[in-house]
Amino acid sequence: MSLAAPLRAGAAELSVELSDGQAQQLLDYLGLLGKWGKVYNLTAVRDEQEMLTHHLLDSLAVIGPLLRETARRPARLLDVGSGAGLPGVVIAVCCPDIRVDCLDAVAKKAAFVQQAAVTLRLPNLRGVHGRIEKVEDAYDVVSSRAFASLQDFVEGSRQALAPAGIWLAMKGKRPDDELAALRRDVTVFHVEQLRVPGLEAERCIVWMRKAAAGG
Ligand SMILES: C[S@@+](CC[C@H](N)C(=O)[O-])C[C@H]1O[C@@H](n2cnc3c(N)ncnc32)[C@H](O)[C@@H]1O
Repeated sequence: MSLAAPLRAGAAELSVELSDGQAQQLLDYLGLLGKWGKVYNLTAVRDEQEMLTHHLLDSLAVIGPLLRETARRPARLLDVGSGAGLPGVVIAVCCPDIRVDCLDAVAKKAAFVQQAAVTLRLPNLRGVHGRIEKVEDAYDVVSSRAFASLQDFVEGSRQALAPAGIWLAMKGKRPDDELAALRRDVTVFHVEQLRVPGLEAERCIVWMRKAAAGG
């Protein structure tokens, strides 16, 4: 079955405008995931339809909120523990003004994303091999999905976030325990509920920034 129609329908439901070229890039990315996912053990999800909802549409759900928070201005984003490039690759496809670095501690995963950047012709995407604790660049947005607890995520990536930058943590159900465990040097400014087309599970984004000194 062609995945083009359900992708279009899902994007429309999320109010994400996709050009024909972007829709094709997303489908080609799914193709790469399907082809190399098993060889490199990139993702546990193997069925194409499931990859569409669990990976593509799940990641597409953050595009509108991200464009709102960056006010559609050019930005640099670091996707931490990006694995096969989720959500980083989807962000790079949908937001050409955002330069996306997908970071992973496993070399073959970073290499897969780098190859995807070449194959999909995405000049704003890079696959970077390394550990977050060692990153020295400063990014406007630091994102993660299925990476770590909120406290471990912000603690590990604090030095990689520009002073006025924001953290975007993709989570399932509102993580009340993790929110309560956050230290006071972090401000949660929004817990945003998401609805992912075709996915019954609860999803949310936890938006955070560095707390003002003394806060
Ligand atoms: C569960 S996977 C999630 C992958 C992807 N974000 C997704 O949603 O499918 C977590 C990833 O984090 C990477 N990772 C773990 N610790 C890391 C660290 N300290 N720095 C960078 N990447 C790390 C792992 O190699 C793994 O690929």
